[in-house]
Amino acid sequence: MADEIILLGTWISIFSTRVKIALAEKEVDYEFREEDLSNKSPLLLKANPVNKQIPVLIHNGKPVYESLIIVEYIDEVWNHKSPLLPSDPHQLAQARFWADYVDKKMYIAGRQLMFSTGEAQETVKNDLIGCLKMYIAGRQLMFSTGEAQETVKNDLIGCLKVLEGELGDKPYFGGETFGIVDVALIPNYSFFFAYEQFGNFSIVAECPALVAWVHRCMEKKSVSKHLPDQHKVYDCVLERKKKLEAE
Ligand SMILES: N[C@@H](CCC(=O)N[C@@H](CSO)C(=O)NCC(=O)O)C(=O)O
Repeated sequence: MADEIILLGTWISIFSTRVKIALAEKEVDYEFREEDLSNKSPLLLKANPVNKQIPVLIHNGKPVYESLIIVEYIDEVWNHKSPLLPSDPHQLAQARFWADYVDKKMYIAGRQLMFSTGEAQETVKNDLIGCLKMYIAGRQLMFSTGEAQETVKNDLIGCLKVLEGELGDKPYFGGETFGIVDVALIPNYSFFFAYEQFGNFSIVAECPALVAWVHRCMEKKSVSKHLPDQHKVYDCVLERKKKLEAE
C-alpha cells in the first residue's frame, strides 16, 4: 500500500519550505495542507500538541515536527537518492551546527519583540540582536525602524558574511552536493527582497558569493519550484507591518 504523506504548513513559512525542498529532492509525493495559524486545524493541534506549530509531516499517521528534524527524518526514510546529511560523523556534526546556526532561537523571540512593550521588549531586543542569527535579524529588520533597524541591518549583514565565510569556495554548504545546511538556509532567500526594501541595502553588494550560491540553488527544480515569490512575501510582510502599526 502506498504511503500516506501529509505536510501541514503555510505558503510563506521558511520552515515549511525546507520540508517541501527535502521531499522534492527525494521525489516523494505528498499532500500539502495550508494551515490558518489564526484558526489551527484539529489535525495540527492533535499532531503537534506541544508547540502547535507548523510544519508537521504526518507519515502513515505518525507525526514528525520541527523542520530540521523533519528533514533528517526524510533523509533517513527515503535514503534511495540525494543524501542530505553527510555520513562522516564529524561532517554530520558540522552540518547540524550550521543548520542550527541559521535559525536558533528565532521565532519565539521575534514574536515577543513584536508583541511585547517597554522593559520586556528592550530585553528581548538585546537578546535578539546578540544572537547574530540571520532569521532573527531578518525579522527585526522588517519590523523595526530607525536606530534599532540600523543595528539589526549590520547584524544581518554580519550573519550573512559569517555564512559566506563558511561557504568559502564550495559550490554548496554540503560541499560538492546540496545538503541539509543548504536546505535550512535557502528558504530565507524568499525574504531577501523584503530585507533589502525595509533595510535599504543590497545583499549582493555585501555578500556576492552568497548570492551566487543562491542562484546555484535556484537552478535546482526542488528549490525554484517551492520558494515563495519574493514580491508576494514582501507584500505580505508590508500588510503585517501596517496591521502592527495600526494596533
Ligand atoms: N523551530 C520550528 C519553527 C516553526 C515555526 O516557527 N512555525 C510557525 C510558522 S512559520 O513562522 C508557527 O507555526 N507559528 C504558529 C504559532 O507559533 O502559534 C521549526 O523549525 O519547525
